[in-house]
Amino acid sequence: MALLEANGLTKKFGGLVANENVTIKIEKGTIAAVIGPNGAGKTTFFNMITGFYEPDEGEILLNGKSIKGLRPDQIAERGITRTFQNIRLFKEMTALENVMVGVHSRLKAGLLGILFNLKRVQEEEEKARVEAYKLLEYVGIEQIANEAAGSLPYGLQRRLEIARALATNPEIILLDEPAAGMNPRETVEMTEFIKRLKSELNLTIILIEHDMKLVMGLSEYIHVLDYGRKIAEGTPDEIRTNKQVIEAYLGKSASEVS
Ligand SMILES: Nc1ncnc2c1ncn2[C@@H]1O[C@H](COP(=O)(O)OP(=O)(O)OP(=O)(O)O)[C@@H](O)[C@H]1O
Repeated sequence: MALLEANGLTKKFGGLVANENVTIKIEKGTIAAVIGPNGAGKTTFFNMITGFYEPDEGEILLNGKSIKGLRPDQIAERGITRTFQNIRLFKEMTALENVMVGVHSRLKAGLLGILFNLKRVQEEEEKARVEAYKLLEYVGIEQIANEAAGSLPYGLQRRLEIARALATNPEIILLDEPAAGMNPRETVEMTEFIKRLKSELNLTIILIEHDMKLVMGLSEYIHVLDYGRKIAEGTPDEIRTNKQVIEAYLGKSASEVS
């Protein structure tokens, strides 16, 4: 049984079919990519898996159990977390505080406890602080722990977002364009870092990425969307030479000419 199964997912926005009957299976412990031209439906797919959109049709199974219709926080509790194409950090808060938010989401005290400043809450706060700092160390940005998230360079913000996602102790992490806006050196570092997430933390990783060098070098399996439909899946070598994929990226005339 696959760890995550999306079966026949369809999502429409008015007359626009953003995902049409998309079936994608993800095996545990793998790095998979979802690729496709702009507007192909990749982020919509992520939004359905993580509970930000409810599919119009289809089913989503995690370890064989349906997670369709759950809220994003409930899905995070079950072990699926994500980062966003447009980074979503609390920009005024420090890097450390941003990660603490992630840690708190799985600790018990809750908002009421925080408001009434109970002793247990203070202990929990300290625990969250220590854990958050360790996560910053893990992603290699502990030196900016006390800087406002919004003031950080792009590459560091992306790492910070991953640290916050890791704070929920996930089994699966969905990375929406993790190397967007990065220079070549940062992209190589991000590639190595994603490999570490798999090998050291035993995570299953699904990424959306336009940087083909990163996709081909990192993914074990690739799913290709075009106009909301899945047009291909396979290993990087299979995808690289797939005629339909080449056409989707270059346009029909390009492959007809070659
Ligand atoms: N909330 C929404 N309301 C209306 N249309 C939407 C919404 N979200 C996505 N769409 C549309 O659905 C289609 C798929 O968008 P989506 O963002 O999933 O594509 P994508 O493959 O992630 O694109 P990109 O690579 O450019 O980020 C697009 O035509 C987009 O405009």
